[in-house]
Amino acid sequence: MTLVYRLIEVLAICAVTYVSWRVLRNIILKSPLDNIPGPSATSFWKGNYGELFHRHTGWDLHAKVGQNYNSVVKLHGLFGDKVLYVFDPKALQSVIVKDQYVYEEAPSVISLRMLVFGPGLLSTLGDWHRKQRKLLNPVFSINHMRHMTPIFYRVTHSLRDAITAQVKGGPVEVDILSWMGRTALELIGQGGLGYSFDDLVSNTPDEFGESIKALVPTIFSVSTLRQFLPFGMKFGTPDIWRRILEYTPLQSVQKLKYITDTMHQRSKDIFYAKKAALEAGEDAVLQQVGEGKDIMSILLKANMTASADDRLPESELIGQMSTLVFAAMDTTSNALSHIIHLLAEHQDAQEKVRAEIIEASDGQDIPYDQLVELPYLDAVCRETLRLYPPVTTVFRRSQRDGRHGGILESNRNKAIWGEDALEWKPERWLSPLPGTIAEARIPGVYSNLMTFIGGGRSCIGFKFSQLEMKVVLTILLGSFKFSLPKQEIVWNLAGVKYPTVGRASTKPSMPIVVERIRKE
Ligand code: HEM
Repeated sequence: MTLVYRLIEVLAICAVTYVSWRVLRNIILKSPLDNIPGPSATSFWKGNYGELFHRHTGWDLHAKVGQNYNSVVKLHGLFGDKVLYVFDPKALQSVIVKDQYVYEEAPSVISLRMLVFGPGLLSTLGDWHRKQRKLLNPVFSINHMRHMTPIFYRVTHSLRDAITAQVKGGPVEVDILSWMGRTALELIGQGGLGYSFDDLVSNTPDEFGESIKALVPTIFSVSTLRQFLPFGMKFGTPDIWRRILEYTPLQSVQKLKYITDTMHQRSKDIFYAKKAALEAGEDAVLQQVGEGKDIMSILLKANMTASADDRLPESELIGQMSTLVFAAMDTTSNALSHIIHLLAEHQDAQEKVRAEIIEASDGQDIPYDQLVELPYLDAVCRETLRLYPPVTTVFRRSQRDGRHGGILESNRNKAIWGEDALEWKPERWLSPLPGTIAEARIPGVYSNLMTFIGGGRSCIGFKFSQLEMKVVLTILLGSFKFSLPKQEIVWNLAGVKYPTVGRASTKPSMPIVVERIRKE
């Protein structure tokens, strides 16, 4: 124990020295960002970050930056750091596509992800990351998504049955956020890993699922310590660091260790069961939850047939598992919740999309190719992802200065999208878009939007999430009518934005009045 206390003492001294050096450096040295306009700092220590990362005021700062400045703006970071906030298409093109290897994720972020997820896509950089993407990109192809559609429908039918049981006595408030969260977890479970986390009937929590859900708040509680990770990981082996962690008398560190161990162990169990089934042959594969059509089964097969140069070691395949579940869960469930919230607010749009779905479905599940082409459903999804992207900013770092890629302000830029850019108007997608959009050459992978960013680190799962949203919406809108509750729903800014009832509450939740419209 004395050794651990000494170590904590050394770390504290390092922290004070590091902060002092950073403040002095920022006062003495000139920065190329000095002459770029931007809002003044509201705190010496926190710069604009107190406001930018606040769940309520953050929206105002984004709007201020979007409306009062050009699309390259200087912000003040921690301890006098200068940070560039960009939403200019050319600057975004440079940061996330052309010079993406100059502007990488911060070392503290990458080191923590490596500890938590292992060597998956979110934790690797440069050539290592590029090699993983080369094998993984084809796994998310349209063809694979098409074969996965029945899995999505099966899970969503269970969701419909569960909500039906809740509303069979008449219209009631249902926490849609909670149901979207459970559904997103189960869909990435079955579609991504070929594993069932939640049958959407019983309320028995799954250890793996619970660990993933607890991850973000637990990481938040070790924010200060994680600044030292890149430094610490340069010295000593992972085994030594593990021993140190075991004896660290901090509850948050122990919780993070438990979560990480659980995710890793469960990922390994699922992986080896999958590998054994593949080796045993087709019958054994068909017995598995995803029947061999899930992302990990396809990835395993692709890896077996890849050339020796392209093949990934098992540790990197296992590292993708909790990475995928983590990246897929809150993003898609929050996007879906926001769509339902907007449709409850705009009853005319809800009726229009329902009429389109009922006509196409004819009482059956709509096949993939027809589903992705439904124009109004598609317009509703696109417009919500444009105006209300679940992730509002991405952060990149060059040698000295940070860069925030402003997803939100690029999607809402009036110079590109027109004077009505701040309005939710699905109809804009039904006629040709203004020429300014094509001229701007926005470097996003999806529909001139930055919602899934672009370049080599763009969202690999965006087609998966599109399919998920459309399947869930068709089944739910075909069976239920959604209306606003009496209480106000407020969207809070965070790594992934989330709704609460009113401004004071911090508990993520979104009650919506649900009424059954069709007997199944
Ligand atoms: C509406 C839903 C989603 C949104 C808005 C979204 C958005 C994003 C964004 C903005 C990034 C870049 C993050 C950064 O570089 O800092 C990203 C990366 C990623 N997303 Fe998504 N995502 C969504 C759904 C999904 C789904 C369903 C999956 C998996 C099936 C997924 C898997 C990933 C992965 C693995 C990465 C890291 C890619 C890399 O670094 O190579 N996402 N996503």
